[in-house]
Amino acid sequence: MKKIVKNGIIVTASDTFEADILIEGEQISTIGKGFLPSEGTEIIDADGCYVFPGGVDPHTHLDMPFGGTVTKDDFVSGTTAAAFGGTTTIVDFCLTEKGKPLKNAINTWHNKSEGKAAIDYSFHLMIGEINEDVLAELPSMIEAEGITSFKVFMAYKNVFQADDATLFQTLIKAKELGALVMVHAENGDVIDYLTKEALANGQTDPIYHALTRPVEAEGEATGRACQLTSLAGSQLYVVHVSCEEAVKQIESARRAGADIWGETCPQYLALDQDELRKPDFEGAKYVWSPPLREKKHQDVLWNALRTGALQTIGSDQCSFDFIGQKDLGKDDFTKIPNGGPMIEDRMSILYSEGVAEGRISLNQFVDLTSTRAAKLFGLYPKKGSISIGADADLVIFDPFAERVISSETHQMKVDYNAFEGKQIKGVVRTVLSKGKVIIQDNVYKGTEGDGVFIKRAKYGEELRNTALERV
Ligand SMILES: NC(=O)NCCC(=O)O
Ligand SMILES: [Zn+2]
Ligand SMILES: [Zn+2]
Repeated sequence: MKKIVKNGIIVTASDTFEADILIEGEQISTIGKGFLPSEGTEIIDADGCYVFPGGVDPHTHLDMPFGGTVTKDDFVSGTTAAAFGGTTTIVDFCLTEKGKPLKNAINTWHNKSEGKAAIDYSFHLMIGEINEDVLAELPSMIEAEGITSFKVFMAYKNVFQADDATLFQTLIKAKELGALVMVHAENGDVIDYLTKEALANGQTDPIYHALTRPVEAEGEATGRACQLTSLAGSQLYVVHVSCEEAVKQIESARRAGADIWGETCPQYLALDQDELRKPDFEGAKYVWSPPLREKKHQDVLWNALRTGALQTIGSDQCSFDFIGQKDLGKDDFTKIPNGGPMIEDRMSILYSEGVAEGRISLNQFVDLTSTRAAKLFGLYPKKGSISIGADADLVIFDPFAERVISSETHQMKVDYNAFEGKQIKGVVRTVLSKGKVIIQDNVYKGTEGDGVFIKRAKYGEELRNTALERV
């Protein structure tokens, strides 16, 4: 079945132009003007709208056990919500357990996701330790499983935290195998000391989550990860950068020629630390790690996105209900499950606060929310691109319409939205995933299991649809 997306303004990471898109099956077959539709061709009118490549969210935690509970949104609700927001591919974090084969973890994540997702997905693999067994298994993660990014936590002491030797060896191995190493960069030991001290002083409210995770702890860990990357001659991606201290480290490492990339998230761009001071334990809704920062850091992050010091926007989707999950930490902020819902509004916040407010250009918006992540994580040009042979993952976006964010209307299962009541400029009209309309005017038209697991290319390599490879 053929489809033509007509009359829209196509926006890619580099260009903005008026053209129509011919879709044959799951892929874009031609981009141009004046197509004569053959009988049965479906016309999708994008008049007055932008046409973006579907969003690529490089940072999600769906159906993930954490903090004594499990994230509220799973691969059904999480990927459906992502689609409503214009995201058509996610890369989720697969947690591993020390002493157990990596393959077990991969199987667990396949069982959580197979047949459930609304959009295509892949996994990053957490590395918690390096030993003979892990080293022996890593090549098959790349070659057989198509998992070409490894994640090391420098925080969450006694839970996920790995030591510097583990990070360094992961960097060396990743360089050899063609993988990108990701870090959660906060100094977990310092945070552990500060949290124990706060609790001993009776400081149990949500705001102490932020006050015990200072910017210096993020800046130090980011700098350390950058130095270890340079020493290993490897490549690094710093997730959820929240503050000036971390941006400076990434910027200076990049200026020195290091292969280092940085991501920030909508929450750090548009919310600040005062949210954690809300009464009646409401502050718990805003507990992320790294924490929300003082407002002045928002300008630094926007500048970093505009100037290229940071290159991607992840949602860090990790949702927990306010009632029944966040309240595990009612008397002790260290027991509040860390994270929040963001998969659905990631692109909306970036468009409304970024493009509509004149902070970033339209093309930068596409690069930040889609194309760059696709390139870094071995999905491009199958994903993140409007080009011949790419998957027909498209978002038809009305820049003049407005909407209000609310947990009453959002698609995520979680019982609150961190942006409750926020007026947003720009509305997703239609979303196509692999040529199929899955969202039309806020109605889900897809089917559970439309989304499949994507084996990704190695770091620095491209992923093309096989039909094009044959040409
Ligand atoms: N960020 C956060 O608070 N929760 C999700 C887990 C992580 O990314 O550290
Ligand atoms: Zn993290
Ligand atoms: Zn995360």
